[in-house]
Amino acid sequence: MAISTPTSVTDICLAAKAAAKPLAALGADVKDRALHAIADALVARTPEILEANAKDLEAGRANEIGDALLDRLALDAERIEGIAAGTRAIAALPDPVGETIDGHRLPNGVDVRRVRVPFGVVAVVYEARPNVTIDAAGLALKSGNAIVLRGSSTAIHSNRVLAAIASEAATAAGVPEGAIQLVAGGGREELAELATQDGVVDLIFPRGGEGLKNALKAVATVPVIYAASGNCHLYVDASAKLDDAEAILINGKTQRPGVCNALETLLVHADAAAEFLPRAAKALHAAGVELRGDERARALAGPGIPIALATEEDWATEYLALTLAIRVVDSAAEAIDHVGRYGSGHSEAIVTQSTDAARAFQLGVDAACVYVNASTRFTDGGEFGMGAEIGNSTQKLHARGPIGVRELTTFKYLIEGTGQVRA
Ligand SMILES: NC(=O)C1=CN([C@@H]2O[C@H](COP(=O)(O)OP(=O)(O)OC[C@H]3O[C@@H](n4cnc5c(N)ncnc54)[C@H](OP(=O)(O)O)[C@@H]3O)[C@@H](O)[C@H]2O)C=CC1
Ligand SMILES: N[C@@H](CCC(=O)OP(=O)(O)O)C(=O)O
Repeated sequence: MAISTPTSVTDICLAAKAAAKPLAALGADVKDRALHAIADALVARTPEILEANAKDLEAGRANEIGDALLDRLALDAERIEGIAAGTRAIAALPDPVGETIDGHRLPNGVDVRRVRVPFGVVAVVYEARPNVTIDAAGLALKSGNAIVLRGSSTAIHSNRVLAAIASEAATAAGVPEGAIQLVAGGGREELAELATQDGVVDLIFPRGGEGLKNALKAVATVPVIYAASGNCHLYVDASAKLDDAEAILINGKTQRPGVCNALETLLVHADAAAEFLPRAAKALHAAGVELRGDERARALAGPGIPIALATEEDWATEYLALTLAIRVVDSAAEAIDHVGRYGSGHSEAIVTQSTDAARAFQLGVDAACVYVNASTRFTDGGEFGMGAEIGNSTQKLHARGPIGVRELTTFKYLIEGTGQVRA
């Protein structure tokens, strides 16, 4: 593969394209053996991975990228074991390639079946999170796609070693050489080069913030599936169990505040606010969360907890930090309207005991994942039982929410007759 030899983005994509056809034809046994070989190699080569990761961390510290980003970037033996376990979990999934989605027999006796097939070459552009290198390569391999990886330059040393390990282990297990490619070492112009490989790259997944999304919108000529920002809401309905609401709120906001499925705004029904807001504000404050609220939320939260006045900008902001906006609403319909106006189509939740309110929220909210009485933090391929994820699609076409092996396939109609012709 093209990791050690400096070469152009086009050459890298062409090498992936050359591997795509034989890869699509591989049996599940070879692909699963390769995934286990990657997992074993990751564990065996842990010192090498950690050495490369230390270089990225040192550069990150020198560039003052901040503790949250350093934590996202950092690997240790336990995290590498976790990545290897994820790869084995992908191996354990059924092979999506060749799966019959549906089928029927025409009145003239012709059989029509819709069968899953790989896209060919997929590209992923992603944040400074080294595990994505292996998660994406593993999902692509299982779904019979060649992959071109373009991780953040902040993780370049880690990604180089991880992609090399995956490629070497997969090739040794019988996967066509070139199936796992890494674009690294250049600047952001690599995005435009990748996104304009018409006829070579079949699909590109940008996994990152709105800046990445807008940059890609301006240039992409290959099909794109956006795994973009999450401005996620929790609505606490009038009939909510307040213990559940508090647990879901604290989990959604504080478990990992920098991720796309973390909560950014709390909406509370006026009938629950007087009881819920003081305890919620206290718990959030104790967890180090800075609060912004509308006038009613500030008045009802009680004394002693500072809550700044929320502005229009707060409702629209994905903080990715220990900050939360709070608004009091008079009905589930008003909560749904707020989510419709400010949400980014990622993950939204209601806590309620009312089946009517739950149904109204699930029908009325237009997002990839709509939760009743559970945390938005579950929006994750691993948590959904999909082994891992390329990212969470925030668009509606082809894939929505976690992108796993099935979402990495398209389909073909396979038609079988016995000599029929059209009249
Ligand atoms: N929906 C989902 O599945 C996920 C969404 N996210 C979202 O991502 C955001 C956080 O990620 P963040 O750290 O900001 O990552 P960025 O969006 O800054 O970066 C992600 C990747 O895109 C590249 N990139 C960013 N901007 C541009 C540009 N203008 N032109 C070309 N390439 C670009 C980066 O390159 P480089 O770093 O080398 O400059 C990096 O490889 C949040 O909004 C979060 O919600 C995060 C993970 C999953
Ligand atoms: N789906 C993943 C989060 C993905 C994500 O947002 O990643 P990042 O922004 O790099 O921290 C999870 O729930 O852990």
